[in-house]
Amino acid sequence: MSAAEPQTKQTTQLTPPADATAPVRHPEAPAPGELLGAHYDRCFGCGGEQPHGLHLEARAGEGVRVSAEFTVKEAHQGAPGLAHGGVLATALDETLGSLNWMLHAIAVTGRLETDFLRPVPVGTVLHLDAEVTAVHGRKIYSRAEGRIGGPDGPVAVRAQAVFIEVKVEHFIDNGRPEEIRAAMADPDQLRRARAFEVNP
Ligand SMILES: CCCCCCCC/C=C\CCCCCCCC(=O)SCCNC(=O)CCNC(=O)[C@H](O)C(C)(C)COP(=O)(O)OP(=O)(O)OC[C@H]1O[C@@H](n2cnc3c(N)ncnc32)[C@H](O)[C@@H]1OP(=O)(O)O
Repeated sequence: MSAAEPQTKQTTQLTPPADATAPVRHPEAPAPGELLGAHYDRCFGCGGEQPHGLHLEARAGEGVRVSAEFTVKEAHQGAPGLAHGGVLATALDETLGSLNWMLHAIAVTGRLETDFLRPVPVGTVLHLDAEVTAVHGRKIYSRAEGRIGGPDGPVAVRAQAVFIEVKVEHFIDNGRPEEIRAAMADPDQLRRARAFEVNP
């Protein structure tokens, strides 16, 4: 970034403002323990139909929380035998994104800050936990962590994020037309999009 480039106010905005409110679990949110499934079956993070993807599986938690598991595979390496940091950030991003199911809101990542605390070898199961901490207008504040060696093992990665609520038109207006056409022709996809959009 050049010195002349203006700093946007977003660069420091991971802390909720004083008038932010506590998140509210949607009354029709999936029950704790329920598998959330993919929000889009071609998604790089969670899609079962995406051969190159992470195939991350998330489950509803209590309150506005989710848990997820991701197994680091050979295709996810950065250094020999170790997970690529960007892939780990993707796993955190996807887990945080799946909090949408608990709020029945469609939100996209605005800001994601990641700490990498321990190397994560190929073959590791990353145990992820995420929660919404606050809501302010369209801004959804959240945090996540990923543990290795079991759900109670040491924290290897963690993140803080701000997601921004959007309408379904965000995707329809911006996505490549061929994928949008296919998604709109798929009744299951439309049902999932509606389930996210309807607020109490
Ligand atoms: C039937 C067909 C369709 C099917 C649909 C399928 C359903 C899918 C369901 C669920 C999908 C979930 C997918 C999860 C996947 C995992 C998560 C990802 O990886 S998402 C991809 C990466 N993220 C992006 O691509 C965002 C790109 N950015 C944008 O598009 C815009 O910048 C956007 C929408 C984020 C904001 O733009 P604005 O014009 O709408 O809104 P402004 O006015 O700029 O911001 C609103 C508020 O948010 C704050 N804000 C905006 N950006 C921020 C930032 N980076 N950090 C902090 N705050 C930010 C602003 O300061 C403002 O706050 P103040 O209301 O003034 O208090």
